[in-house]
Amino acid sequence: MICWLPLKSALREVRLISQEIWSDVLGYVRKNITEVEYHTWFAPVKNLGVQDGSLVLGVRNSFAQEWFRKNYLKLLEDALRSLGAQDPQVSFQVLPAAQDALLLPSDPPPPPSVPAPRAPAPTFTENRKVLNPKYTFENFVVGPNNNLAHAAALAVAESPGKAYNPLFIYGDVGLGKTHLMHAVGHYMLERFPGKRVEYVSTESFTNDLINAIRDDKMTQFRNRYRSVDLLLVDDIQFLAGKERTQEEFFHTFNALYENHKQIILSSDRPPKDIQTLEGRLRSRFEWGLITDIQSPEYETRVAILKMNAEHNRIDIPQEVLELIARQVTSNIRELEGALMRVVAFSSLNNVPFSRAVAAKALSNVFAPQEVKVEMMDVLRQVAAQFNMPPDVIRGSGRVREVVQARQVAQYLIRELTDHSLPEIGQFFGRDHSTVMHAISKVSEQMGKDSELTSTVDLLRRRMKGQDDEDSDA
Ligand SMILES: Nc1ncnc2c1ncn2[C@@H]1O[C@H](COP(=O)(O)OP(=O)(O)OP(=O)(O)O)[C@@H](O)[C@H]1O
Repeated sequence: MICWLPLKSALREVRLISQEIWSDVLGYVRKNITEVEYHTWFAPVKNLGVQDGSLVLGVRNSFAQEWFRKNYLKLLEDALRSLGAQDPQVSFQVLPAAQDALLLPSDPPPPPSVPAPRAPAPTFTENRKVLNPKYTFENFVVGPNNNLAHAAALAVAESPGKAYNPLFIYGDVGLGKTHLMHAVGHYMLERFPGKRVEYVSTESFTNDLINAIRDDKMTQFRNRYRSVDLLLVDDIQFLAGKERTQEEFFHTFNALYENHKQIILSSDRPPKDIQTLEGRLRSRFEWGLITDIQSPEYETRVAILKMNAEHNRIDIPQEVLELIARQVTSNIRELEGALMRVVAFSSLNNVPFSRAVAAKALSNVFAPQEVKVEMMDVLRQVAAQFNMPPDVIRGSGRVREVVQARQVAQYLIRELTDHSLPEIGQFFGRDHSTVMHAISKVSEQMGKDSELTSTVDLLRRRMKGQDDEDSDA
């Protein structure tokens, strides 16, 4: 019988396992089965996210569900293990849209010889226009690394065709160039819904041109690109060496410019460094404003992670975000990927967020980092374990459970950090003799109370990132 998990709640957690993790799982799977098997079985699978530590995959029908359980469960578990899941769990769910699929559980498997057809190459009528809804000004964190580009984009959005034309934004990969371009597009469409905004990568522009020449549709091509109010062209450095595309782009540029239509270009380098770019194009690119985006500094990285976590409704402690921000320094796309990796890791292993968990989740991808335990880490973990808010533990309450949690926290802080007794005392608003008393009290109780001993052990392992040995986690 098919077990229908509440799809809505599964979908709510979709964000918890990023596409990046799912792509890694697929990458692993692909290396271990034939291409035909891969296309037949894995290409149609939907990643529904993580629920209660289990990766939920949507399959087309009950037959596929059975087939996966029998044939691919172990492979998927191995894939997750290779990504750091200690006790990987995978479940399969039949997608409602395929509920009435014709295959019955007793049907033979579909012939494995036909790989899924590749999607046809997009034509110039359908391959863009879609702005990423996430790439708005509201979702853009402004820092010293990007404030000029941001201000210029905002000025252009407010007075298109007038402020700076063209606006040329350059910077390394994954630093927000595309985001800013789309933000201008959204802004303009919100204020003037009738305006035409086109976003296109240079590669798509080139392909459109090739298709238009091949299909004898140059007039449509020109009408399309020359009738827009805002043209956003990404990765313009790829014009280098493409003479015919440069020629066509030159005319597109002129037509728009003369009609006071706004053009925004992005590139990984300034116009002067784009080799084999015709002089007349280069000089046009320099007519407006050239602005760059640099790698974000630490505070901006933390702010970006915080915003991302809030958007995805992930409740993750600040110190974990700080650890990620220290680990990933140059590229915001990677920074976002790292956050999702940590979220997926803790959800797959069913362990609460901590700096140690985050360091472990990232250790496969980034150089491992020595995690220094902080007092706040210990307090949070103790609070989670004793099921009470950190502030209560630090407060003045004298209820027995609270006092015990407080003493355990002080005991572990003394053991796992370099802080002195007065410093620990200060953290708890008490003096050093209280901390000394707490430490000897916990040591003494541990001799008699095995439950307390195993709780302290468990917390100690978590702090040190050794929770894989922890069977109760
Ligand atoms: N300042 C920022 N605030 C919030 N998110 C940002 C910021 N800058 C970049 N991002 C996010 O980082 C990711 C990468 O950004 P984007 O795709 O715009 O980079 P890019 O510079 O265009 O990279 P590429 O050169 O590879 O195309 C996106 O998810 C984007 O939303």
